[in-house]
Amino acid sequence: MTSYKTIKDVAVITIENPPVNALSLAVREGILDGLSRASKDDTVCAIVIIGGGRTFPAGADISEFANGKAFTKPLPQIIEKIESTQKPIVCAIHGTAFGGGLEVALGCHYRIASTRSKVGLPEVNLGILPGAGGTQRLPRLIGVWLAAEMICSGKPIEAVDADAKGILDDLVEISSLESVQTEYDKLLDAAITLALRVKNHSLEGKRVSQLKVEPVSDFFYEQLALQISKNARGMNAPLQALKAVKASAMFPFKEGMQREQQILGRLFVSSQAKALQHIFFAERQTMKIPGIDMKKGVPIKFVGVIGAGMMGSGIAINFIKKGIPVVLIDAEQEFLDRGVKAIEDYFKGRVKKGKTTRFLADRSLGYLRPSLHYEDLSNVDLVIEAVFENLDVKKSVLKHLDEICKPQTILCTNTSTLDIDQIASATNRPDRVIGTHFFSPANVMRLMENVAGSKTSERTIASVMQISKTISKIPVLVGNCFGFIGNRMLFPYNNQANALLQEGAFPHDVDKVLYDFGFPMGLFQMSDLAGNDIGLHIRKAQGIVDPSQRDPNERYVSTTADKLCEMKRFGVKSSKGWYSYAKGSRKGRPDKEVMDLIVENSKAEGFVRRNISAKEIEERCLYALINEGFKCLEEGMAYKPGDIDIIWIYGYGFPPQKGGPMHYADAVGLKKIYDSILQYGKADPKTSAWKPSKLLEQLASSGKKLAKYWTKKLKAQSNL
Ligand SMILES: CC/C=C/CC(=O)SCCNC(=O)CCNC(=O)[C@H](O)C(C)(C)COP(=O)(O)OP(=O)(O)OC[C@H]1O[C@@H](n2cnc3c(N)ncnc32)[C@H](O)[C@@H]1OP(=O)(O)O
Repeated sequence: MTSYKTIKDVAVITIENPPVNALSLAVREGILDGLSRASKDDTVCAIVIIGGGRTFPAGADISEFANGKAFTKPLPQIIEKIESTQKPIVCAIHGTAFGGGLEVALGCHYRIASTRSKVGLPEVNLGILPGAGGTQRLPRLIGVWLAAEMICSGKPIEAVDADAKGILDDLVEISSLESVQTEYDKLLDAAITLALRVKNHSLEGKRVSQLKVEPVSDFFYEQLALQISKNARGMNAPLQALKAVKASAMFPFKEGMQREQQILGRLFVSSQAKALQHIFFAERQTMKIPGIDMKKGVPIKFVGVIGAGMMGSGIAINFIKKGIPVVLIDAEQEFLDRGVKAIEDYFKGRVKKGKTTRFLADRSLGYLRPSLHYEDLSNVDLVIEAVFENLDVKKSVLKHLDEICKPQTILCTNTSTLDIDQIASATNRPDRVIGTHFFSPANVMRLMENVAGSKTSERTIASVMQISKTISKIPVLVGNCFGFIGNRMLFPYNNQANALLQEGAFPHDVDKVLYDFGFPMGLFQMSDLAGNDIGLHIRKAQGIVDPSQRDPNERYVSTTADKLCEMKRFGVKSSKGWYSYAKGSRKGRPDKEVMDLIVENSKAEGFVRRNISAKEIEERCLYALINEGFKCLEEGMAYKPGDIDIIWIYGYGFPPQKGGPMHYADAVGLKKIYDSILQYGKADPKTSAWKPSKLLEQLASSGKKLAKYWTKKLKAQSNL
């Protein structure tokens, strides 16, 4: 896990724990061993610590948090040992020196870094704080103000910025074209040169823990706390981290460390830390699908997009940003021009905000090839249609593509509800047809539901999952059912919200509960933002808007929603929806006209309105959602509970500190949820959402947790 060598009387400790050199117990032991050898060897005049492969350690080993290994030879002790060593220690950073990695660097006497590297303390994203002295050393090195900002936001910074802030002693210039090996060689060279230069220098002033912290006024802490409460609403760790930073300015180092450790101890066992660490791993597990070998994917170098509307142009942006040429097709010159302009405006905006340079923006735009002719798609490797959400329209587009594109081209359909098998049946290559459900705005939202039809091949799945990663999306493979996973689960959740209106609640009552739970906005606000006509369109496609076509045994909850559309209350875009909006504003106000309509409809539909508690609103919306998630798992439409959690966090704003609906279900207790579902079902037998999932029933009665049960199940499957 570490190697030791001497170069020109400098001991070099190289951390070798690929892929990210996480500071596991074996690495910590290796560092201790290296320090001891170097200290005892009289020929060694200085020490360099460097990461092998692509990076300096990207942090403590997160997998050791759950099994308790993190507490054996804990990192703070190792860093104390590094700092107190009598020979100068130079730390050489490349890649990502995150968390414990940066804390190790702060324990060293000198720090140099490749200009390509990044440093950061992202622990708050895992529900904890930099618990190896980071909250005490960083303020001593760069001041409370800058340190608090880095620690409480968890955002990494570029090496150049870190140098300007005073974290680094020097930068090693590495161009973007140089290989990782060249970067490593140059960095090591520079570190050894620096080590030899300072070998006889006093370490006075080089031990960060001995530096003084300039105190700042309480006003600063109050302002930052306010900002954190707004930007990281509902998250405990950032505010707790701020307390630890404050301690650095109030107490001597040793006492500050004690405060840091006390706060860390509390955060470490918190439900938020468990939830956020679950998400960290779940996000990385989405590419691991039983039976799919991701190496079988074919490279995608040339892409086509059909439809230059908001969705199509957003999709195209993802590819051209990564240097992948895109032919963007629309039937009408006017629509095509509008799409191209939207793309140009997007890049202009990025330049204006300083997020990219004019040069890079122009380079990306150079990859865009607008066209009115399908024939220009003859050579693309993959094409995504983003036309109107209608089965016949999509089938005819795919049929046409099948005739024009080369036989190997993968045909993707960007649908949010339609049947992939039916769309694929319009082609002679159903094995090369797949759903790619982008979320709107497609250039912003990171989630992609990739939908496998019954004939979609392993190669197609692997290719699409990989290209999704290349364009920086979080791809989740899902099965082919109505609404796939995200929208399928949204229906019962949304149904409950509407049912609550019938029974006595108003939109702002439901929305407040969901906002307080941690969603960025409630369901009715979301519907107003997306456009209430979308829901109507889906209900029409389901054939349930016309009362004569409805199943008499299923409760219909959307009468008010339908009427809103009749009244042209489509939402924010028409300044009126569930709420009313001042021109240009997205902040809705409760509207008497809507409230009267809701009361009137309740009466007409035979409901006696009553006061509904926040607890009931929360349970009914969330338990209906969770029950559907269990059904997706038992039907094999979702491959892992974590996949569902990722979809809901990245696609629908489920609060990450609650870990996603399936993690949350385990935290609440499956028996409690199951029993509540039975009760709500008894009171409302005409709502099929209250029919409990068999899997939920089985786990609730056996007292098992979903996460454990599923991990075991997957292990058993992979051993078959
Ligand atoms: C005493 C307590 C103090 C704790 C302080 C800490 O250090 S907490 C940890 C702080 N560090 C982080 O939060 C960094 C987490 N990692 C990342 O942000 C990213 O992994 C990366 C370093 C930017 C690299 O991103 P990239 O996209 O290139 O790779 P992946 O994210 O896919 O990761 C590759 C595999 O490595 C695993 N992994 C990454 N970081 C850690 C880690 N700190 N501990 C354990 N494992 C880690 C990741 O799970 C991937 O594994 P796979 O098995 O390949 O899925």
